[in-house]
Amino acid sequence: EDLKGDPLSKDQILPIDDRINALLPQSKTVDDNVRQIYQRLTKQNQTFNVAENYLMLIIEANIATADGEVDAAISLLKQALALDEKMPSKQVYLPDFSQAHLLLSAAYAGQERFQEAYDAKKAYIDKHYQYREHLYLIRLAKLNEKYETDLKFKQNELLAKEQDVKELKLKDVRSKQAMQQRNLVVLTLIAIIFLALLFRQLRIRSILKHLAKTDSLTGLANRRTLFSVGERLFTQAKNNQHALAVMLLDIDYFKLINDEYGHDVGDKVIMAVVELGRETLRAKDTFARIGGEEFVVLLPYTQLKEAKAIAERFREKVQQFELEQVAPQMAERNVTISIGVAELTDKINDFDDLLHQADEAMYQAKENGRNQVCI
Ligand SMILES: Nc1nc2c(ncn2[C@@H]2O[C@H](COP(=O)(O)OP(=O)(O)OP(=O)(O)O)[C@@H](O)[C@H]2O)c(=O)[nH]1
Repeated sequence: EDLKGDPLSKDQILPIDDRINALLPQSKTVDDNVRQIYQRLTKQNQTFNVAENYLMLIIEANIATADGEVDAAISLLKQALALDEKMPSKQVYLPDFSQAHLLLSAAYAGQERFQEAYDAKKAYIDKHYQYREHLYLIRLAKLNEKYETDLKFKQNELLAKEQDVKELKLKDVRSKQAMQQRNLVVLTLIAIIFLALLFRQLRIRSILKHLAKTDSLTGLANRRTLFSVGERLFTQAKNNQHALAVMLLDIDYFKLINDEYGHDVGDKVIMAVVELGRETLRAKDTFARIGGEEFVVLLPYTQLKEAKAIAERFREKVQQFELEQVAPQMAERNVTISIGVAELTDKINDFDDLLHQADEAMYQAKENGRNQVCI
């Protein structure tokens, strides 16, 4: 079997007829059956190949030996061995064929031709040794082939595994990148939301701050802001010997407007007066609402004379204002204001004092018939 698939030789093993293969071992003990089969097979001699003829000669030698014709047997075995040259080289090593030497050796030994028996045995051993060596090489070659195949298979498996590992690593890197991007998006969103909330909070705080400082109807500074700004300006003016004037003004007969036209119209009149004040006053002045229709103006770096002139302009503007713009039903009416003006002097000790002075002047204006400026 090993020789059939011999990768070391290109020679083909010659096929052997099954009947010859079966008869060869039987011919060791010759009986009638062996003889009959042998006789039948000799009739087909022409069709046998060299290997089949080889074995037929061995079988015939066995029959001759059984018949006591040792010389004939020796001659037949020599004929068989002479066919070695025509045989595929590896096939002659096969035990079926090499046994011709053993049989020959036994025949010589029977005739006490020991040297020839020895030579024949030696030839057998040499052939058998070559046969074993050849088999060994064949098995080695097959093992090598199997090893190479296994190695290739394992290498392929390894490559496939490496590819898998690479793909897994790539997947891992991709999923990490995706996760990082997701985290970045989430963090950015959180930061945006946080900043939006912060800005909203800051805006609300600034609105609340503004509301806390201002009057809701007119948007002017409220009483609290007036006092805080007023006290600061007062201290600065006092310390630095700057001029500081204060105006306190009140809308005349405002109750009548409210009673006659309603509170809403009254509010509109208040806003109209405030607007006229804004037009008249300077950027550095602080205009505040301290009561329903009562206002205070702080005029820094302003002497009494200049303050009175400004108050006068304000009063005139209010007097000339056409109330029709506020409410059509007031077309025939007009509104006036009374203003008291005071300035910081050595006798005045605090902001309350200064305000009180302006209040007294305003009271004087009311007393004098309203729609006028008093100092
Ligand atoms: N429409 C409106 N009226 C207010 C507001 N605050 C106070 N008032 C009203 O303003 C009026 C003030 O009237 P008084 O203080 O008696 O004085 P007056 O009628 O203006 O008369 P004189 O000041 O003496 O000229 C009252 O009727 C208050 O109800 C407000 O915010 N809006």
